[in-house]
Amino acid sequence: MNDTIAAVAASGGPIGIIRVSGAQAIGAVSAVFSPKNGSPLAEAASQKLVYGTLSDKNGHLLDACYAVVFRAPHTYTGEDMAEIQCHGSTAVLTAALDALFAHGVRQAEAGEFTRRAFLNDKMGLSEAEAVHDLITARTVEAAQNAAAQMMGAVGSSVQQMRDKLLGMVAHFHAIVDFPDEDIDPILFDDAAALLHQTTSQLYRMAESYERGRILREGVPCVILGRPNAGKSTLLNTLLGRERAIVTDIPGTTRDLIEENVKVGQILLRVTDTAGLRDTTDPVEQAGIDRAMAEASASALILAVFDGSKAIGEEDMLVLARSAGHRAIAVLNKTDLPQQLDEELLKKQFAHIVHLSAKTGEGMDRLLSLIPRTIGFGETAFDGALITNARQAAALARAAERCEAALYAAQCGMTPDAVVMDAEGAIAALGEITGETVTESVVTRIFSDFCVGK
Ligand SMILES: Nc1nc2c(c(=O)[nH]1)N(C=O)[C@@H](CNc1ccc(C(=O)N[C@@H](CCC(=O)O)C(=O)O)cc1)CN2
Ligand SMILES: Nc1nc2c(ncn2[C@@H]2O[C@H](COP(=O)(O)OP(=O)(O)OP(=O)(O)O)[C@@H](O)[C@H]2O)c(=O)[nH]1
Ligand SMILES: [Mg+2]
Repeated sequence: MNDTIAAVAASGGPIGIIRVSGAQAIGAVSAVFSPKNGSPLAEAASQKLVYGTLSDKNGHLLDACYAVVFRAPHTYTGEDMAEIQCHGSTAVLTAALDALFAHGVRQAEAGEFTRRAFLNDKMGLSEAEAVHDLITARTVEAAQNAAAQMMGAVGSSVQQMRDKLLGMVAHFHAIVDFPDEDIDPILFDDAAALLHQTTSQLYRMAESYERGRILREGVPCVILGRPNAGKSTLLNTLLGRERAIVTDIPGTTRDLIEENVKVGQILLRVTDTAGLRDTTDPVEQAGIDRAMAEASASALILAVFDGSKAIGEEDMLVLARSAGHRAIAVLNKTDLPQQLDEELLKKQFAHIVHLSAKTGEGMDRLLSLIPRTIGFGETAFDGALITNARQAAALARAAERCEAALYAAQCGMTPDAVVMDAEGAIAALGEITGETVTESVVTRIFSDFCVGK
């Protein structure tokens, strides 16, 4: 735990960063970095960039760059830290790391800096998990939600609920310890009120994960339809560029074409697919098999129909595949004379969008329908949406135990019954803040992080 760790924290750009944490951090970086101003880096002020030269493990010049020291305890990890901010090539960064390794520093493991920050009480577990979300955020909305959680949006409300439950349990313990005294009925009433309010807040938070997951991961969405229906044209129009090949030859698309597109506040992970039909061409069949499998894995199907043609056998494959799935019917080619009998589609689809993928007419309605269809209306990204499966599961468990405690309190059961369930809820909440989490869970959480974080 107290050894000194180092890792590349930024690379691949013009500037690279090596961060170092632990008792030897400042000494090790001082040993490989000579400030131009002549006074040793080890004596520099905390958080102030110092310009100088960086040497490799043989003392040869490697870079002219910055270094900075951060003195404990007011640092990210709570330990002494230092950084080298040098040029970003792998060559420079690797040689600089090697130089540090020659001074008693070892390579950091994935998430080890943030793990230390957690173990040194610099942040709670939900805040640490939000750091990871922020690094991997794919939309600005996801980043904003993660930033708010990194600043304690989840942790502090969970902490508050946990503290109130702890206070309540302490009261009940007092009674359990003095069984001869009469129990004040007000105590049960107060407990019931608290448990009622906490239960509904916990269920609300747990249920927000459904939308939070969409915020973090985006929505897998597949475009299905008969050959030539205009699927690839739709993909291109969604993206605003000619990504997929479009021709008037049925069977143009074979492989899956996956792209991301922002629709409203969400990331749509769209896949264009081979047109569905009976075929003897083994290559085309392989594409159709992939399209079918992709449909199973998607959260939304855009079922594209060619409005200029009557419904045919090939469309039946699309209807069958979309049945029971969250889907929007796209009646395409509205710029051409219409032949398709819409009544057939109305039986199966709650939403039918008239579209010309070619001209873009109707696109606005499709775009506004997509978030609503997947149950993601306008939302604030203030950290209230739970984006983490582990937290959601712990919240749901806490909610159930809290509800059981509420039932016990309302039925006037023995105080022990209330206490037992409330303590279960308290433990579940502690898993979110990190107060009652097992070492193996902590290890798993941080091993998902990148090296250097
Ligand atoms: N160069 C660089 N950029 C970086 C980081 C870094 O480590 N290095 N970060 C790393 O993740 C992020 C910034 N996060 C940080 C969070 C806390 C502290 C910190 O020192 N906290 C002290 C208080 C410092 C003060 O008040 O001035 C503390 O909590 O006690 C530093 C960075 C993003 N940018
Ligand atoms: N008039 C008109 N033509 C369209 C429209 N959308 C697509 N097309 C035309 O329909 C033909 C097929 O379009 P694609 O987008 O390649 O159709 P697809 O569904 O991807 O076809 P496959 O890849 O073969 O399954 C092309 O000639 C397109 O220009 C539309 O809205 N209006
Ligand atoms: Mg196509």
